[in-house]
Amino acid sequence: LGSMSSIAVSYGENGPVFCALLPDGSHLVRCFGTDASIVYGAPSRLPMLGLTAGDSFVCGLLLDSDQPYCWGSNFYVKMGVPQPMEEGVAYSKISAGDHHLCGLRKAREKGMQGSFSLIDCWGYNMTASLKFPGIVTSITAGSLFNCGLFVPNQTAFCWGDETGSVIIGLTPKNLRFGSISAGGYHVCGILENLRVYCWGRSLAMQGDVDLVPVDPMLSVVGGRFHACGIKSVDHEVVCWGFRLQNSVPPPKATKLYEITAGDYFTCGVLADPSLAPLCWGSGGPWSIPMAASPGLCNSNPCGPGFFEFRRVSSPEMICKPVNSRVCLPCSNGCPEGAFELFSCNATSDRRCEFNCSNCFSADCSSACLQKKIDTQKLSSLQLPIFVSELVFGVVLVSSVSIVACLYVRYKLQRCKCGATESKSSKSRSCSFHKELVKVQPDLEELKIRRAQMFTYEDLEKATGGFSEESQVGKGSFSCVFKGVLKDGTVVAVKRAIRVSDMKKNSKEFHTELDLLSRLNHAHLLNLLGYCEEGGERLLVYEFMAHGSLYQHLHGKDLGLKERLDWVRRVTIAVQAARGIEYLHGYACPPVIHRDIKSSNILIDEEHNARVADFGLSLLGPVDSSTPLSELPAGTLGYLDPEYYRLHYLTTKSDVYSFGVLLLEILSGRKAIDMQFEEGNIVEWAVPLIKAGNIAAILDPILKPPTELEALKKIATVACKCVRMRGKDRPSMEKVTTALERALASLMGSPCNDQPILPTEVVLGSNRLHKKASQRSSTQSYSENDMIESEDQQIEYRAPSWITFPSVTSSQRRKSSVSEGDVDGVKNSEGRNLRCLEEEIGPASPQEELFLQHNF
Ligand SMILES: Nc1ncnc2c1ncn2[C@@H]1O[C@H](COP(=O)(O)OP(=O)(O)OP(=O)(O)O)[C@@H](O)[C@H]1O
Repeated sequence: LGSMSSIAVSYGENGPVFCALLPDGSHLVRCFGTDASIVYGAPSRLPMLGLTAGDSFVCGLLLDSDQPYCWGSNFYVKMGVPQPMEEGVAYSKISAGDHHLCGLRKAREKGMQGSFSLIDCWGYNMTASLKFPGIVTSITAGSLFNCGLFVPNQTAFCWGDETGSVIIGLTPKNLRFGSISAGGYHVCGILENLRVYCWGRSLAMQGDVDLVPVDPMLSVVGGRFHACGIKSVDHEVVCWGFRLQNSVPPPKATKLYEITAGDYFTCGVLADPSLAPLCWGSGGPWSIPMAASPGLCNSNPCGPGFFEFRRVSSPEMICKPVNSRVCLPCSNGCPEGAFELFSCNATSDRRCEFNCSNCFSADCSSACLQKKIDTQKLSSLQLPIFVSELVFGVVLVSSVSIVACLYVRYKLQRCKCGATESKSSKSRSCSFHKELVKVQPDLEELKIRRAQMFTYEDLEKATGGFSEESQVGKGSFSCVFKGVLKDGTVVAVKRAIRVSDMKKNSKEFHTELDLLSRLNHAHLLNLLGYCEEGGERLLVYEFMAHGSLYQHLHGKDLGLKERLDWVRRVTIAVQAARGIEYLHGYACPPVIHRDIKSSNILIDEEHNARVADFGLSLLGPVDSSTPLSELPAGTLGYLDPEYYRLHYLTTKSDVYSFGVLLLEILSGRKAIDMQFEEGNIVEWAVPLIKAGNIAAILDPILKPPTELEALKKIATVACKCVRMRGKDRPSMEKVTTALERALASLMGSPCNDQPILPTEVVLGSNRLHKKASQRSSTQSYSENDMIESEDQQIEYRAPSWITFPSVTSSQRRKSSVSEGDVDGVKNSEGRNLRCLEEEIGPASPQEELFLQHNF
């Protein structure tokens, strides 16, 4: 609601969110709140000029292109840049109502003639391009309407839905406004004499109603049925209109620079060096750990009555475009009993001070008392501050030196993977083992449950001194060796490469160690043990006799590829899908693998697939204050574009990678293979599959099966997995079911609905055990499904022994359970009654068009 600002708040059924531009010159946006689609969907790398928000969405005006860019989950305002009304237009202002967005075209843009202004709107009942006779300087949006201000006469005009608010009929024709701001069903504006004038319906509502204040105001904003303004005399905030019971009152004796309103709450930026946001009212996010820009960047010099804001505590400029600045309105007058110490000038607001020797008012007494306390505090704190600064300095210098010494010693070690790592190097690493222990997390803390601890010597012996002959593979951060333990167990030993980025290496090692020791599924690679000595980090796994799926599909040995017939390929796909499904749905908390690819699907002695390599897996955000801190990681060609571009990470990112894997299995092509004209497997295969030309994508090395229909179904599933938007992709549960059925039909099962489950693939997961046994029983499908959905609920509710900070894990969980998943759970009862094509329906033509446009 309201006008474009440096801060915006969204509201709606997913909860409130506060978004702000950072005050560091980056123009980047950060959001905090409970609506995961806004918090995680916020573009972390797109600089913006201003923000506006509505019901479950936020939009920003892109700094580089002057186009709006929206994100969130509003049905009518889609994610991305809205479809342009005309090619090449640019916008100077945007404003969002409940379910719509409007943009004021920049003057001198194409299509602007004479003294007309063009405003484009998108969303519920609003999509149109409108022409207004006159120059419009600003726009603001209410629930279902919009208003603007004409120059030079400063009169307001409104358009949109009249029924709810009577805004258009009540708009004052002769009043001149400095600025206006719309709320749910009303508009308030600041007149030339700084008094506020409001019109519309909501402020006349019955209930707890405050009258419009008479104080001169600098700015005003509107909520659903209330309005707030910043008083010109002291920058303090005052609110009026309807208040929900038990809502937090506006802050007292607190100066604010900028305010913005959601439906029943309002937020502002503190007028102190912290620039911290502050919210009041009902339901808002109250604790917002960031600094927010106090206003919009302006390319014109600050006019009379404004001062240029400069951040004293920080050298960074707030505005990136050259010669642009944040202009804030000067305060007006001084409180009673105070005198003007400095008047408002180009770079600072006017300052008032009370004459403490001659106090008459309560304000004066409290201000003078505060001043006295501050002075006393300062002098009494000076000595302890000096002493603690000294101590802190000494401690800091010594700890930095110790860490630097350790780091240099570590760097001096050889960065090598092979066997030639000499004993001396090992003993050297072990010699500072004790020192390292001090700075590394205690392994006990990692709650390792099952994995056995090995000594370096054990593993060195097992692998023949990490000999070249025993090396079976190499990844980005590790080399893998085949080894035989003392008891004869054949193992794979993964030895972390001793790289300079020890921190990253260590993080990946501990992630994998921590995860694998918690997970248990027949199609996940089992961790047997680990070793961490000095700089050495080793993981011990079951040995997978047939290597990776990548080696089979793309290795030099063509015979391997040929032997991987259609049934084997689809069985591997089903098994890998089950492993991932377990990670998403049954591991508690859910795990996002983040690096699903053919080299991470390993094949054991019985040709069963195991999902491996949890080095990049995520359980939840690293810390609640940086929900987007995880930069996209993974492997090119498999990386979910939504995650890559927007850092929006959910279980659907794995679904995307799995879709690429399915295409790889069907076609025998690599995810990215530049020897072909179209090197990207998704770009190449999806149009062919959509055109019904399945034969064109099948691996030419194998004869097409008689049951071509089964492969067609898998290809269709793959297409759905690689959809641009995560929420349009099926969940892994649905993918698994689809693949099971395709496998059944490929194997010539008489009943297509009855999945054939090779016995070895149902080990390891209770749910899968139950599912298989239930399906083989004489129960009807609907009964089975009810039991299955009960199983799911029970497993979801099962207590987890892993505890995470509740806010962050629930946020991550919320973000992971996207619409598709939720639907899947809701509809699970009737699921088998419909065929899969219905279950995973295509995106609507509208959405497809939108996606084509936006990506
Ligand atoms: N348990 C195992 N048994 C047999 N071979 C294995 C095992 N684990 C890994 N390998 C082999 O070692 C290779 C390297 O594995 P690793 O997990 O280190 O890296 P990656 O997944 O291929 O690459 P990256 O680390 O860059 O993602 C695998 O592709 C596989 O061929």
